[in-house]
Amino acid sequence: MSAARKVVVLISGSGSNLQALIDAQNTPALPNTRIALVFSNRKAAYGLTRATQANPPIPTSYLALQPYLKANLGKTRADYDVEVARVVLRENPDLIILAGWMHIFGEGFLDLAYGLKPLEEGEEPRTPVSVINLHPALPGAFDGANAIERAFEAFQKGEITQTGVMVHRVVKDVDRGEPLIVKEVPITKGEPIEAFEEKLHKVEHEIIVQAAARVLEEAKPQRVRAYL
Ligand SMILES: Nc1nc2c(c(=O)[nH]1)N[C@@H](CN(C=O)c1ccc(C(=O)N[C@@H](CCC(=O)O)C(=O)O)cc1)CN2
Ligand SMILES: NCC(=O)N[C@@H]1O[C@H](COP(=O)([O-])[O-])[C@@H](O)[C@H]1O
Repeated sequence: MSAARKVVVLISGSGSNLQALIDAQNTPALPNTRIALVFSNRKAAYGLTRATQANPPIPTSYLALQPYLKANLGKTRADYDVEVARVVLRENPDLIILAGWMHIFGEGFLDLAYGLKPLEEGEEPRTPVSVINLHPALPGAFDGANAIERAFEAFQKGEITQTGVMVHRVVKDVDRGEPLIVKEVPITKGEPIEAFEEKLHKVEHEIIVQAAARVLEEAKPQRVRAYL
């Protein structure tokens, strides 16, 4: 059997979608695949605990943005993105998954991940690595943060009739990358948001594994002209 495909997962919170990926490793849903690193921008993210408690344990790393900027090193948000890319790409992943990663990436990360710039001066640009994101809304509906709450409120107000979740490729324009898997999630008038969220997260846990398996089966992208 060929070497296991390596995935790096980026999180900021509870990590229930990370847990779905952990549980799917080396099963028919996600064969011959291992999570090589879980990276967070929040030290307290419970997903880091999930990784540490996995069997076998999954290496973790974190780098918070604010302390990085405040360290009086003259660092910028772009420098942060480059540093995150360095840590992540050092694993030579076949796929990078944003699973509740609550930081908007600039070109600092994306240029490196997509092989448009070399990691080190004088290096050859790397083979592009696919980057995908899980978003709890339908394409073009509720881009950005707090999408679940916004969609739920819009439905209760009669402004929308449906909502759902998707996994999409990551481009600079937030949540506007090519949708890979899109699933509607039923929502009913008057239902508590907690009940709706439970349904939604169950669908997320399925599509994030399906999307990872699908992208890992794609031929490796040789070169990308642009991801914008
Ligand atoms: N360049 C891209 N970066 C990211 C994408 C993307 O499609 N392109 N997806 C997001 C994930 N995401 C929605 O799916 C998302 C996450 C966070 C935010 C946001 O407003 N973040 C704030 C900070 C919020 C916080 O720290 O709680 C920010 O970065 O200023 C919007 C959308 C991941 N990155
Ligand atoms: N814009 C990105 C976004 O809102 N992502 C959302 O964060 C949650 C993470 O849950 P988890 O930490 O339990 O996996 C998920 O609902 C995911 O769709």
